[in-house]
Amino acid sequence: MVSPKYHRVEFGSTLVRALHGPTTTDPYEEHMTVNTQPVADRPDPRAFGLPVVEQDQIPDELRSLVAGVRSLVEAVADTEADPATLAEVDETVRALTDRIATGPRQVGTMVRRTMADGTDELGTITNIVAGPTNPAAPPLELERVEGGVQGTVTLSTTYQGPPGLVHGGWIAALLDQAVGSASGVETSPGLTAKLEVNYRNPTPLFTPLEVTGKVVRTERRKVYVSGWIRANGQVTAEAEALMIRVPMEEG
Ligand SMILES: CCCCCCCCCC(=O)SCCNC(=O)CCNC(=O)[C@H](O)C(C)(C)COP(=O)(O)OP(=O)(O)OC[C@H]1O[C@@H](n2cnc3c(N)ncnc32)[C@H](O)[C@@H]1OP(=O)(O)O
Repeated sequence: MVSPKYHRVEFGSTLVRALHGPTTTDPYEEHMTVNTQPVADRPDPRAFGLPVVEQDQIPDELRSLVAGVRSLVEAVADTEADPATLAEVDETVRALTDRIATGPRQVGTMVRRTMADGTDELGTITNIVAGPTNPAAPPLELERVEGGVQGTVTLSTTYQGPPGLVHGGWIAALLDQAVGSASGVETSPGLTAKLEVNYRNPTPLFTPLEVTGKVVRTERRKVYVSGWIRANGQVTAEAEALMIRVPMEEG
């Protein structure tokens, strides 16, 4: 059985089993350890009730729609159109919403993404930072680098906090994703227990942001990870995170 505490997590043991699968071995040795077991070799989350969509099963039409809606959101956020035009567009958008509202996907639906180096990563398909079907996600696509992951993203005014700058909460969200993904690919999936963000310089909108997460050390289920956001080569924010790997079944 998994730790009873994990029943606080939505889907409780189902999520744990989906991420890790049943096992009779304890991977959390008393020494520093890295789990290099590829995601592809892990049990299929479908066996535990969580659907898995392969990234290439997402129709091009849906990817295009997601990008279009993202543009729509940006246009709405910044529009100064006249009220008559706004009313007309509002009506059209509502009609379109009714047309595609086929009922929600199952909460917890996963997508399996293959990084450029061949590393497979499972994440929720609507993940707010990286989910490929979520128009509210920037999205941030991370690739494997030595010790972790890295990706580049450019944010528009829908991520604005102070004038011309990225909202601090979103900076934390980008870093959380990077440290979580780094921990997931370098060890095994877990949850963020602690995330300390140091905002060193303003993070600009409309500028490519390099987002990095790297595992520093692993101690039993604890994974210590560092993260950085850089704009024009300058660190704008850095993070120190503690990820707790989801416990395996004990048998
Ligand atoms: C996979 C694909 C990539 C996806 C990337 C996604 C990135 C996004 C990541 C997130 O946003 S996660 C969502 C935000 N985080 C949460 O919702 C977590 C909420 N907290 C919890 O569910 C639990 O508190 C937690 C899982 C973090 C820990 O609970 P456990 O019951 O599993 O831990 P336990 O009490 O058994 O402690 C295990 C070890 O961790 C340590 N620990 C646990 N929580 C800690 C904490 N908060 N601070 C410091 N140490 C902590 C604890 O002391 C102990 O250390 P030792 O091994 O040395 O004894």
